[in-house]
Amino acid sequence: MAVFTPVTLDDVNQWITQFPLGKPTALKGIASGIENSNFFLDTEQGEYVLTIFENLSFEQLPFYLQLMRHLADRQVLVPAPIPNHRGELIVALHGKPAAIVTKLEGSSQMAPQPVHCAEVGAMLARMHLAGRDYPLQQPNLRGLDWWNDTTPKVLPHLSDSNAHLLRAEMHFQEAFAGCDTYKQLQTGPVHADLFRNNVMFDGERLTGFFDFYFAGCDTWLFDVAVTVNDWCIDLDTGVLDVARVRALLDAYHGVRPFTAAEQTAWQPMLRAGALRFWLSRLYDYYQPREAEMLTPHDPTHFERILRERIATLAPKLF
Ligand SMILES: Nc1ncnc2c1ncn2[C@@H]1O[C@H](COP(=O)(O)OP(=O)(O)OP(=O)(O)O)[C@@H](O)[C@H]1O
Ligand SMILES: N[C@@H](CCO)C(=O)O
Repeated sequence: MAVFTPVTLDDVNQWITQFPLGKPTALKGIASGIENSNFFLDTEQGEYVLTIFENLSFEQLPFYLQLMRHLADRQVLVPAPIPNHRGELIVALHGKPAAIVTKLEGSSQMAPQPVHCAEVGAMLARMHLAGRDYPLQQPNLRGLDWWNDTTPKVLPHLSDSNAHLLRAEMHFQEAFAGCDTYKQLQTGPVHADLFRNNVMFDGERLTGFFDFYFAGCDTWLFDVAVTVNDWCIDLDTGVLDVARVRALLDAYHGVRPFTAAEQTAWQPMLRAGALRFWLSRLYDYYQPREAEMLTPHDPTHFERILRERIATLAPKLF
């Protein structure tokens, strides 16, 4: 529920003349989302989304916006960034970087069935393949280095049991990232935050992935693990739902076959995906930022998922 930087229709009236979008007719803050300030923006030309970036810099943003452009040009279903008359995708508004992208139709499918998981798996594989020739490089800014930076900031807030879990898992992930199998994993641009609320459906038809602002260059398998940990679980327990896992993985494998190294790395990678979001939710919970409307997500949700991925073998990749 975040609008960190309020914007009014008057604010954009003049600002938007640099874009080929005609006059703005409506602007409405979007409550959902916790990282940026998002607004539905209607103009004479159509419906768009205006995002003001609260944490990412002008230097970091071209990777994300140009990746969306690159993917949209290769028929991967993502919002298309709108360039201004000077061809710029990122323009200052209220002193912060801002962008306008096309609005995806439909809505998020928060109770997915296997059919939805299959759509996501196939599109995710197509997205990975389409990103192979993307020329810009930027690491996953919420990868292992960020986990190492963040762990000491949240440890003091944890129970003895959770502090032990966090220290032990960080040790495990450091060793995993250094092993030969990990080094054989396929890498490229990944979304890295492909939760149910970052995908649009119209019924059973997937209309697009969005919110690429945690994307980076990382292992494709990390992306699959993050996605499975949100789309294919029982929300109360974190236990994997085999039918949805099979639907997503088989659809992905049918587009881009998984490798033997990925098969070996699958369980540790599911743990990595759970750790990453447990850490970011702990960080947001204990070091909250000012916002007009911000409801941080529950860290316990990913503590449960991490414990479950440690305790229970997941269905194989293929
Ligand atoms: N291109 C788009 N088309 C349609 N709706 C969009 C689009 N981009 C954002 N939205 C709407 O805005 C909401 C917030 O967007 P987004 O998820 O990018 O924000 P965020 O702050 O990065 O949130 P979080 O990282 O917590 O998912 C989405 O849940 C969706 O309802
Ligand atoms: N998708 C993240 C929030 C944005 O990164 C979460 O649910 O913790």
